[in-house]
Amino acid sequence: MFSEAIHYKYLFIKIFVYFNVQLKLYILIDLRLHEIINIWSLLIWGVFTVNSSPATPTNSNTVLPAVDKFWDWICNQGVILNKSSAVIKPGIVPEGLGLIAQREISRNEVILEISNKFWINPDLVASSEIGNSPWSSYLEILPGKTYSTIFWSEEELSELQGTQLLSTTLGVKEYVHREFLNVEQEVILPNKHLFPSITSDDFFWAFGILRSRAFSRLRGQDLVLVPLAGLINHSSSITTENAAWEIKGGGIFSRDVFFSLRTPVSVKSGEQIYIQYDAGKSNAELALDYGFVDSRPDRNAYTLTLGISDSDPFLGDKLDIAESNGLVAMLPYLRLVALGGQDAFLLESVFRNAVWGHLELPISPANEELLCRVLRETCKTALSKYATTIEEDEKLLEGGNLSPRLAVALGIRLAEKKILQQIDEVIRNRELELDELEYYQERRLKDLGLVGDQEDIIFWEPK
Ligand SMILES: C[S@@+](CC[C@H](N)C(=O)[O-])C[C@H]1O[C@@H](n2cnc3c(N)ncnc32)[C@H](O)[C@@H]1O
Repeated sequence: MFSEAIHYKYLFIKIFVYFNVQLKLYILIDLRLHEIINIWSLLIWGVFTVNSSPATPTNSNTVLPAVDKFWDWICNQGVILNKSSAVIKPGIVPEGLGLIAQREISRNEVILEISNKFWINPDLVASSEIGNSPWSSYLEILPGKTYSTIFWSEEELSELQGTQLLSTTLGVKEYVHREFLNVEQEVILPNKHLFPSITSDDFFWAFGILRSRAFSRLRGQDLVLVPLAGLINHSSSITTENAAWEIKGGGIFSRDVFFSLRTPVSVKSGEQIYIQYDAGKSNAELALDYGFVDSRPDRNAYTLTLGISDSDPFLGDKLDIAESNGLVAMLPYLRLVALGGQDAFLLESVFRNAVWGHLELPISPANEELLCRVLRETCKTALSKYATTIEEDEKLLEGGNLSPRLAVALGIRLAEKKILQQIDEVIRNRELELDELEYYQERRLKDLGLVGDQEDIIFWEPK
């Protein structure tokens, strides 16, 4: 019975992988490759260990005792070695719970170090019993819902009409629901005695908690929840790019590994400590994972997906070239996609090693013109899908008094539209310069020394 329980819990962890393979053929207009989303829904374990769906703490009267209990657990278990000299303490803040400085802390000072004995990771889940857990006081302070767009109502989601965030959110919801149905069929229903009351809502809760609280890419780990450290909130005023946390230890003489968190700026006693969450995440990703957006404009992004048509006679060659060049640069890729007619000779195998280099510069007027037209049409189509205009959104913003979710929706849709408009403008200007650009044939003639000083082509008269 015991080993059976472990087996099924492990299965849960294994089953929840969200892997966006399509990303391979995505070209990002801001040239920032978005992280492939790889989610292990480890925390479904939390649903079992607290033995019921978690309650949503709504006011400080209900939250405070739970936070006090959690803090006692942290100190009694030795998660923090010395309670009286602790640099931080959990507290209630505008973002929910957060970490409060207990004394003045200087920039880059370590505020906590937590041994891997206290991390919640797949190993811990696999080796623990379903039911009561030493971690239950941590699980009890987790909110019953996160602010992620996956928990928005239909009416709230309608504010995201036309946005990429809306399609991502619906895709993720569908994915989580489908996974739940699989797990329900394969694990929950055949083992009702172990999992009497796991619902789709519980599953979504686990997914939302992991997306908003797990640290990823820890050394040798997939996703890990670190009690206490997971209470740190984000601030857009923290601009340092360096990660505020690192893994220490695990050397020859010590098997213990620590999660170490620093404050990126100095903090006065009683103030909240903030970090910057993953600088590589766009605002849409922040909204999906955490339910807020950052005011910094470099968080705004739009992903243009320009694939190679199935009916393209050069599909195989183009895919081959694109894949072997990693797809990081946008213009060479677009020139490749648009390659055809008289330029198709560049796809021949003798050019295979050099073709990417050629694609970095304009190939021919026809190729460059097609590329511009496709990009502008893509922008126009995308812009026509939003329910509101930039001006209408700006007016709403000026009016203020927005609910937090409407503010997120407005921030996302306004930024997406502005990016699309900017791309369209840049390409329109490029279209005006097409006659002045230098193309492949001219470069080739120059390389061969066949162009004179006045840019005139030199012909030899055969003797
Ligand atoms: C890692 S948890 C931090 C602890 C969290 N405040 C709590 O009460 O459990 C991340 C969540 O905190 C909240 N949060 C963090 N930074 C925020 C910010 N700058 N604005 C709004 N909410 C924030 C969001 O709900 C986010 O999903």
